[in-house]
Amino acid sequence: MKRIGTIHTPFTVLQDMPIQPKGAKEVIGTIDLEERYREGLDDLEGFSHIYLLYEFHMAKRTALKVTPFMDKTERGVFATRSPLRPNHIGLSIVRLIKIEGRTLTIQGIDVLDGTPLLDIKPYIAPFDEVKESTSGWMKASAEEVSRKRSDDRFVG
Ligand SMILES: C[S@@+](CC[C@H](N)C(=O)[O-])C[C@H]1O[C@@H](n2cnc3c(N)ncnc32)[C@H](O)[C@@H]1O
Repeated sequence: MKRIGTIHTPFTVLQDMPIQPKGAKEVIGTIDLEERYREGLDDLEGFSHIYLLYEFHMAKRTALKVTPFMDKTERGVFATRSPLRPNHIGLSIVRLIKIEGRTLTIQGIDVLDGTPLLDIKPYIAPFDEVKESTSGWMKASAEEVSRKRSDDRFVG
């Protein structure tokens, strides 16, 4: 696995930032794709949303049980979006605003400035949309998630 680019956002510390794209609706960021991957952006324009896979590069440890931001109970890490997973891989669906050369402007990004990007995939509703789903322990409303800000529980 290697970095294909870098995600730039207004967030310079891990605390007090959005915990999901829902809480970062108005947040504009950019992706600086490495030049050698530029041709891979061909045909991406026209997709309103993209998946970003990235490395939680400031996560310094793994924990198999974590207390998620939206809960007070410890949960298995694979039942959460915590950064402390064995491979420190994060996932966000963001709006694609424009592509200029190897720079992508995106909206709704919930990661720290300087986060290493591992992959980009188009969001394709006919493939990806799930009409009926359940969310296990996660009972918070979209509104509660969008208001929640991170703290230092996963730092260090
Ligand atoms: C709960 S995770 C969810 C991220 C992503 N939407 C997901 O579901 O994989 C978001 C939190 O991870 C932390 N975070 C963001 N960028 C990070 C990075 N580069 N390294 C370590 N932690 C990061 C911040 O505390 C942020 O609030």
